[in-house]
Amino acid sequence: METNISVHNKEFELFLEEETIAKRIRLMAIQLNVDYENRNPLFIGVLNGSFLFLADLMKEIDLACETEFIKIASYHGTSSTGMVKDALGMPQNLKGRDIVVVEDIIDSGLTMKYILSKIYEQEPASVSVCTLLFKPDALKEEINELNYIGFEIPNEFVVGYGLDYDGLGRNLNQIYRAV
Ligand SMILES: O=P(O)(O)OC[C@H]1O[C@H](OP(=O)(O)OP(=O)(O)O)[C@H](O)[C@@H]1O
Ligand SMILES: Nc1nc2[nH]cnc2c(=O)[nH]1
Repeated sequence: METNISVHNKEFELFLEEETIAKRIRLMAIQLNVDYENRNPLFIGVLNGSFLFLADLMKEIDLACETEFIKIASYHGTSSTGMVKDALGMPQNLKGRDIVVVEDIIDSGLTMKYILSKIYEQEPASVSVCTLLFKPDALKEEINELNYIGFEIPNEFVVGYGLDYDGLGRNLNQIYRAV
């Protein structure tokens, strides 16, 4: 098994092995299966990074449930609006639903804060956040909905298992950290 790799000529070392990730996902799914029994939850995956995590998580979910994906676009607005975000593909039928937002990583938390604000506009019954990775030391705003965390990790750049370094590395089966 390769423990050191380079992506775009930057060096990374093995951080979370494939089996470690798989085991943790199985446990997260068991918890979700218990918590959402008979609630027909709607899982919303945040593209691009969550695609492998959501796929592997869903294989362990044995509930009646639905799955959608959104993508967050960021672009420069006018000088008064600064950076503008948009939640592309947000389902419009969230009223009264139990929502689980699925992310690969929560770093500053600002992306998730924006997603939650858009979801609450539709008056869902409940909202939880499920993230594979969480960097508590990087968090800028508290996220009360953060009920399912795979791994709390140090404030270091990671790549693999859906996470990219400048476009590359999403297809790695394991998670690596910058050295
Ligand atoms: O907590 P934050 O500091 O806001 O960072 C977390 C966000 O950053 C990553 O997405 P990215 O914008 O890199 O897009 P990607 O999922 O397409 O890689 C990740 O998937 C989260 O959405
Ligand atoms: N690939 C990658 N994307 C991120 N987005 C926010 N934090 C990270 C990180 O550590 N790695």
